[in-house]
Amino acid sequence: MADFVGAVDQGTTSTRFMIFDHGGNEVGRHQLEHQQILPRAGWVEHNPLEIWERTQTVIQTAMNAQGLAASDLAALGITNQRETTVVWNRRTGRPYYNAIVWQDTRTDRIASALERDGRGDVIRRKAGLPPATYFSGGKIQWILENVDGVREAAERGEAVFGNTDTWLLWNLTGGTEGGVHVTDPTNASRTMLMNLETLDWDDELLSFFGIPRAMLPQIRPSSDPRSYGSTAPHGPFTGPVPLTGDLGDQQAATVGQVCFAPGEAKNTYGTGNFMLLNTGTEIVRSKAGLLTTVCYQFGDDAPVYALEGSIAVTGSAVQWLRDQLKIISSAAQSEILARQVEDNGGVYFVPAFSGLFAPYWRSDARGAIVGLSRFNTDAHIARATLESICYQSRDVAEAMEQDSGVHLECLKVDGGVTVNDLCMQMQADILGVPVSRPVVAETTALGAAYAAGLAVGFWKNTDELRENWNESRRWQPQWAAEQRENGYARWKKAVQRTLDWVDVD
Ligand SMILES: Nc1ncnc2c1ncn2[C@@H]1O[C@H](COP(=O)(O)OP(=O)(O)O)[C@@H](O)[C@H]1O
Ligand SMILES: O=P(O)(O)OC[C@H](O)CO
Repeated sequence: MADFVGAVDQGTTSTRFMIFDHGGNEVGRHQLEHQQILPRAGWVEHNPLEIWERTQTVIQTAMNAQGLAASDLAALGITNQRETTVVWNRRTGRPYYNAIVWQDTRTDRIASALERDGRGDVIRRKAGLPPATYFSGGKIQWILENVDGVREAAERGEAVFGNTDTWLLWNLTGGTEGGVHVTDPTNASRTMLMNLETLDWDDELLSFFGIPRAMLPQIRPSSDPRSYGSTAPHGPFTGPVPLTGDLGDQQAATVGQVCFAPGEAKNTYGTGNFMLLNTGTEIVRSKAGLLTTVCYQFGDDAPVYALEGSIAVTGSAVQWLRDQLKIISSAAQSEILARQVEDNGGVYFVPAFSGLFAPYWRSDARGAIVGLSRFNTDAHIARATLESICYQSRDVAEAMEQDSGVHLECLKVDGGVTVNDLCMQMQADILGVPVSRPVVAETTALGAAYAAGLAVGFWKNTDELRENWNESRRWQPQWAAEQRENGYARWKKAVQRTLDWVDVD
């Protein structure tokens, strides 16, 4: 058998290709950013053709740099930014519109209208999601209603929908020359269109958005030798590579962190934060503002579910300090600046730039910095920004405990922000539990590689994957309980100040 497994990680800001060996060690990688298209306030788009072009380049560059051929890869997995919506013509291969990104809020009226006549409760019960701009259903509806000719083409089965996994799988397997139109249940569970129990598209949910079934991909297991076919000859590979794994990026990180047992959780700190708790084969319906989502489905095994706390703005608040406020010149400087003061000086920052996601789901919220006095400096603002990442994570951890009864003994972390030592110490202090980061920090790509490799027997089972996980760093809580609870009470007060700020009706 070939010695390596490859994984494409198609993220919000960049696309990377990574190659792993049997020990889960990184052997090679290449990464390229793509353009963030911001046509109006609240709108965020990507160019799907640019994403496909960058995907081919990162694959070819990483493979060439290591001197590897297609035959050196036992399998290829895909992982992707979830919810981001592409609609294209399967005859010409041309997208009808730019990809509408998960952060885009143009569908706020569609989302709030769903709450009016009980449809919101049906979506919660069947899809496990609250109606929100975040998910794909409203984005597809917007394209059907606003782009000429799409509805007719969709009814003919010519205009098709996919998240970026589906778009790349279709292109990698031949595109207009017979590409497969498929996705997996982790991605499908982010659309508001899939029934969590049947793992199939649900006609009642489709009717809420006026979406013809013909435009939707087939839902296949996340890890399966039969699911996605092989790469086509005209693509970035010199020969066929079996495509055997597909997972949404946060579920992939959960797999990469080997959270295979019910009660195991991870928190990924990137543009936003996403905490997932494995709930096993049980569908736990949230009463506390979390999402119920599919964690993975491996082959013919029963699907495994998760509770998820999605936070829209965490690392991107640090980018805001850098690009808009210009009080730091790099993300890493946020730590240096915040270390200039001993505490937040009474300042709390709630970065509700696109409303608040979990556990609040308030699209009428907007960001606020509160508690300011003349004594405060930019260092307090930097400190409050890092604390906001940790307080938002505490909000979702509390909701998880409420919904599942699971009290975390330790939080496994990964993602770009976790290089910030101060922020991780704050997280341990604010949560009151140890925080642990693994040696292989690229857990998202690793999880996609694991899904693909399990399907072809490159790895025998999940026990073998557990052996690959090693801790690189652990932070222990240092705050006294009183300090922790006083800080959290202030944070909750600050959150209240951001609500009911914009009129979404
Ligand atoms: N040293 C740091 N301190 C705080 N935030 C950081 C640091 N380094 C990177 N970040 C943040 O991490 C995010 C990028 O992380 P990454 O995991 O690559 O995100 P994504 O996959 O969402 O693109 C950026 O928002 C950036 O501001
Ligand atoms: O691409 P990321 O890492 O910002 O992840 C985006 C999430 O999948 C959105 O739900």
